[in-house]
Amino acid sequence: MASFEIHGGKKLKGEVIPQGAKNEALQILCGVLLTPEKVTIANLPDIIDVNKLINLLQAMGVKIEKVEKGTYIFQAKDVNLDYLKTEDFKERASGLRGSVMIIGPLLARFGKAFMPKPGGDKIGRRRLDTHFEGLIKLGANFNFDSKEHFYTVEAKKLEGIYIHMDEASVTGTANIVMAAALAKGKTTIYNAACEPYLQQLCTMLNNMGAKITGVGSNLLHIEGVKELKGCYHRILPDMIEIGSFIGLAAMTQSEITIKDVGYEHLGIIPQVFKRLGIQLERRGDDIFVPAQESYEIDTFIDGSILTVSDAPWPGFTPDLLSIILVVATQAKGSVLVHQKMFESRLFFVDKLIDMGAQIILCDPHRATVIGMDRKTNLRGIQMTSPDIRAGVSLLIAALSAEGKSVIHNIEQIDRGYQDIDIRLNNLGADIRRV
Ligand SMILES: CC(=O)N[C@H]1[C@@H](OP(=O)(O)OP(=O)(O)OC[C@H]2O[C@@H](n3ccc(=O)[nH]c3=O)[C@H](O)[C@@H]2O)O[C@H](CO)[C@@H](O)[C@@H]1O
Ligand SMILES: C=C(OP(=O)(O)O)C(=O)O
Repeated sequence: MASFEIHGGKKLKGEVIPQGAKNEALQILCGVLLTPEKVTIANLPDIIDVNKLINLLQAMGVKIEKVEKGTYIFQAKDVNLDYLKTEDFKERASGLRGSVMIIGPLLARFGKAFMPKPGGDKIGRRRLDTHFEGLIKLGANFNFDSKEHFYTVEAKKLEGIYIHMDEASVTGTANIVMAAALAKGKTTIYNAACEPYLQQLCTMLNNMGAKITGVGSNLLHIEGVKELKGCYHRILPDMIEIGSFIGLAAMTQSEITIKDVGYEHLGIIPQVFKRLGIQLERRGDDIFVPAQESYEIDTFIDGSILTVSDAPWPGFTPDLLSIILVVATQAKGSVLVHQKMFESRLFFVDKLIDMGAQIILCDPHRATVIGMDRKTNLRGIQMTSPDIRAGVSLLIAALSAEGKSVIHNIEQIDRGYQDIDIRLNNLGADIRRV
């Protein structure tokens, strides 16, 4: 288990380029299974989760060629279906959450798919019902081996149908869209997730010959086609990393320019950081965050305490709430952070409280942060990163804190943030990997 040793209290300065988006990359990589032709993907981030999925695809028989850093050609001509029953498959597929999206493409193209309990963050219950309910509606037979925690779906053919998803699951929508793209006839998906990465997946599928309309809305129409062909696809900048950099700049009083952010895909994210009082300026496709002495949290119009909560897109992404929470600890004013989707994602606040932050964990979903307006600095401590976004939040806290902090279990951070120590050290941070 590797750790970061951080000497905090340094102001950072400079430009940073966001990596390609982790959660888009995971969808797009699964999509290569839909065609025997070559698919070129650019701007893939070099992070643990993406590399695990690339290795899984390779173990399944997908031919992979690296063109240059971040660009790979994938060809799923000969997929080894027998491999899907092996222990090696179970081990690799359960190593990340994103692998769950191989189910839709495998079912559509080969008539069967298997999945062990997927990995990913331990942030509460993460059910897959929505995925399988959709696939069953398309005509799949479903089996769950509860002893082995192993899911199986099989179908001789899939047929388009109307599906009203019980929740706007991101990976669930991706699975159902990919299966429906090769089903016979028309599928309608209502209450579909519609975040930018799903829009990107639909765009990629359309470039492969799929017929998907309604992209960007929660009502998707998919006219099934017989086969899909190869394409070129470029991954968007990672909006969660961009939000993390905005939070980092504010918290450490740093002047940072985040380059080429793909601003039009950021939705409500800049607005939410602005409500915390953080100044940020759009400069072309860059975001400039000036060094700020202090920032004051807005209230609601009637003067009551602001709430920041998550919601399916176009609402605020749950993956940035931990960052909002940590940044609020040094703001002027108070905010209620309400994590509606996941029930175990706020427990990391204990560590922030140990560092001196003023937070009341009201219940597993809600925490009230009373900003300290820099009257007192956080102090460095030893801590362990419980999940990817908490990990980065703790890193931000440590960079702003007085003295030395040590964060253990940084694999959690590395699974989603490429060379984060090197990139932040280039801006003047003092992070050592030990
Ligand atoms: C690999 C990947 O892409 N992971 C992302 C994906 O996970 P993932 O696709 O697993 O998450 P889902 O969208 O399925 O749902 C996340 C959680 O939110 C709940 N839920 C979801 C929709 C809804 O309308 N109401 C509701 O309460 C679900 O019950 C679940 O507990 O989307 C999540 C929600 O944006 C992100 O946190 C994850 O980073
Ligand atoms: C929860 C996340 O990832 P995963 O779904 O891969 O666990 C995340 O990216 O914040």
